Amino acid sequence: MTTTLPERRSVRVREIEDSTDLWRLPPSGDAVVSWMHDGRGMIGWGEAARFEITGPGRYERAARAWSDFVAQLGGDAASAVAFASFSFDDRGRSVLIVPEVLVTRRDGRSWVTTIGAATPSRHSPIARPGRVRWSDGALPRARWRDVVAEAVRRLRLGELDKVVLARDLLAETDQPIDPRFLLRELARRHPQCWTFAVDGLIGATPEMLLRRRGDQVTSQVLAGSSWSGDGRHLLTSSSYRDEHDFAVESLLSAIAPHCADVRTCGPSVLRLRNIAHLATDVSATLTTGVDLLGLAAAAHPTAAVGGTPRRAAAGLISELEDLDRDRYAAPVGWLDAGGDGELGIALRCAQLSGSRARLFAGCGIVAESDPDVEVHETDAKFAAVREALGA
Ligand SMILES: C=C(O[C@H]1C=CC=C(C(=O)O)[C@@H]1O)C(=O)O
Repeated sequence: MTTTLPERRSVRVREIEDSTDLWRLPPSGDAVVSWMHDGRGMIGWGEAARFEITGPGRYERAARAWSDFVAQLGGDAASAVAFASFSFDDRGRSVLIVPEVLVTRRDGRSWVTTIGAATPSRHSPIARPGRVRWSDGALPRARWRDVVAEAVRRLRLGELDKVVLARDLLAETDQPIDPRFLLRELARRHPQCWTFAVDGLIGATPEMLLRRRGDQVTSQVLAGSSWSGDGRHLLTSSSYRDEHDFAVESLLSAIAPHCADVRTCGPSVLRLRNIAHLATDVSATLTTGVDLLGLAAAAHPTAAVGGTPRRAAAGLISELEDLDRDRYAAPVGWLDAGGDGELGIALRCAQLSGSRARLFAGCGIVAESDPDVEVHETDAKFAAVREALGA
């Protein structure tokens, strides 16, 4: 694990004039972190602390790093927040960032929290990326269709019930991509989603994996999608309902040992700009002392991004997908000093690197799936970042 801690750790909080265009506040696109939903949430910059974790036990090790940091802050810790982005599996790098400056906007009021020295830096205007050139990622579109067809064949043999397969798409722009530009465009187009940024992974996810407030846990499971029409047919399709139910079941069985009074409501249809999903709301009361990251360790990957049974799906993904998922499809969000926080699933996102972006999109596949339909579904999911980048 690599760790960077600040020299001085005094924490200051002050109310500032409320601004609806928070994206203008970071002085540059460097080290921007974000978690915004319908104009509310947090955006930060600078790094008061950074923790990078690779290998097994990433949630437990991240929880330890965060609680050690909180202990160092002492009484000041109450307003500190860590932004977290986990790797899909043990092989990748997970990141926790405590921003030096954090702007929180809630109920039409804004506050700025500063940790450490927070040296002021010159403000650069938000730059547009210019023309975008697109190219294939790990697999060309047609080849990925064949991979889905092979997965369908294996599902029909009864090897497993559901698998989620993903593909990537590469963008190259004239100018370096300013994360503030992409975040602003995503937030404008997708107010129902959580617009996130952690260490260059930027997206607008519709899926809340786990939210913890005291002993209350909530989640909204999404699985089963339609890119055309209003999505109402999803409710009456047995294969979409199955695809959805596997995802709900996987979340419920993961949280069950830690919770009582588990309630579900759904499925209903969640209509987004480019796509509609089946959605089930879950709420529960925690009965064990498990923290948010402990719950995430149990829940990830749900069958919204992995499959059923989980182990067989992981095997088929690594056999067929030919993709390094990195931090795509893994928990992303924030934690506070008291153990509360929100973790979404990093979907509808791209990893930025200078003037390049790598976009990710995946689909749940069941025995009845049609590979051509699944390919179109990934196109609809790419559209979130694609349209924002080309704005
Ligand atoms: C894996 C993705 O979406 C998941 C979440 C919602 C609906 C999904 C589906 O219908 O396949 C996926 O399970 C993605 O957006 O890359």
